[in-house]
Amino acid sequence: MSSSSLTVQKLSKRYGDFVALAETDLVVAEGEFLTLLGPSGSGKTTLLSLVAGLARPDGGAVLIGSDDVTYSAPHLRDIGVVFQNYALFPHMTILENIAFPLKMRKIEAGEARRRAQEALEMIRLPHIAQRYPKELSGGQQQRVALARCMVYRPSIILMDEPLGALDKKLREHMQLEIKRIHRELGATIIYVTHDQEEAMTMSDRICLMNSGRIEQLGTPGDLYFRPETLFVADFLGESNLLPAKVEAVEGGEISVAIGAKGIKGRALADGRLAPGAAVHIMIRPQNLSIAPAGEVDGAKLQATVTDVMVTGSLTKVYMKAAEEELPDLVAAFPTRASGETFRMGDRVALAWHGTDAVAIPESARN
Ligand SMILES: Nc1ncnc2c1ncn2[C@@H]1O[C@H](COP(=O)(O)OP(=O)(O)OP(=O)(O)O)[C@@H](O)[C@H]1O
Repeated sequence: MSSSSLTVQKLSKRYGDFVALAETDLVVAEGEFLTLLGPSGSGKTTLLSLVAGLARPDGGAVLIGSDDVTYSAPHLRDIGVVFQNYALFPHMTILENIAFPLKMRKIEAGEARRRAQEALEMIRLPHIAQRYPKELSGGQQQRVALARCMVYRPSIILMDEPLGALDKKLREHMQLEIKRIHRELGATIIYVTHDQEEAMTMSDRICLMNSGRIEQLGTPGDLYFRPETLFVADFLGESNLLPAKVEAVEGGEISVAIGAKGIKGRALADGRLAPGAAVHIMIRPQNLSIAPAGEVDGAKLQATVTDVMVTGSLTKVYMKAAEEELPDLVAAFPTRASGETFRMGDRVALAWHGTDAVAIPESARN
């Protein structure tokens, strides 16, 4: 296995009786950008700390390439860490801060300065070398923290909510910077965030965690359009989740009967499903077409508009289904230049293509 891949084998961590991380297996490829996403307390930081060597596991192993580093000291792991609280040394200049890890590694002073200056150029702040941390903005400090981590070229970089303290605009700018640096360094990055959009835009793969275990691991598209459990469907973005029964499996699609009335619908087939299986049909808001009642060919659901939200580029329409037992619904479409939209109380009809609906087996409920 190549030198900067990361392998986690049956890794686990308990605090007393509490399982913070259940036995977990994970392989992160060399140069991959993997994001750990999940609700608060789901075990993201615990997993990162075990990989960094900041906590001891109760069982399992951590390998970098083929080296077992499970019980190695953090500074012997060839891993760089960037946390939300950047903690630069206040009494050192920016250049000294960045050169510090090199000094610790006994790199000659002139060479350390040269490499620190190079790292400052990489974060595009070459002119601040002689300033002190308190003379920098939050975003600049965060970039320096990144430079300090990159300067010794670790093959794996762990980032725990590195942009959590920044405002939205700066965060988006830093997301691009981190992606650029990732491309230039070719390092393997494991990134923790609460922010779904950040996870979706930055990652090669997302590892969605729930209660100390991996709920689903895949590309952003896999998780968004092919959730394997209701938890994943619900956690990532908005969705319509309709309880249904599989009636027939035909080629690449299934036909289903939705709700107590058994309204007919279609969805993509899933190898796990057979006729009679209880499922939820997931349809993303932008895949649900909406029109005034009676105007949609092949309409499947009837509903009443309860709220309309125009979010600039998208108009979102929230609805109550005519069938009482079905959950509330949401459809989204590009906002029309004419301003034409739906109003509260409008009766509407909804339809979707079978290829835009995914069936999630009831047995995959969490
Ligand atoms: N030192 C500790 N002692 C006891 N329990 C702990 C300790 N560290 C973490 N935990 C518990 O382990 C669980 C997982 O924590 P962890 O920090 O890994 O979650 P997280 O997914 O990173 O959450 P967040 O998104 O809020 O940072 C939490 O319930 C937390 O309370």
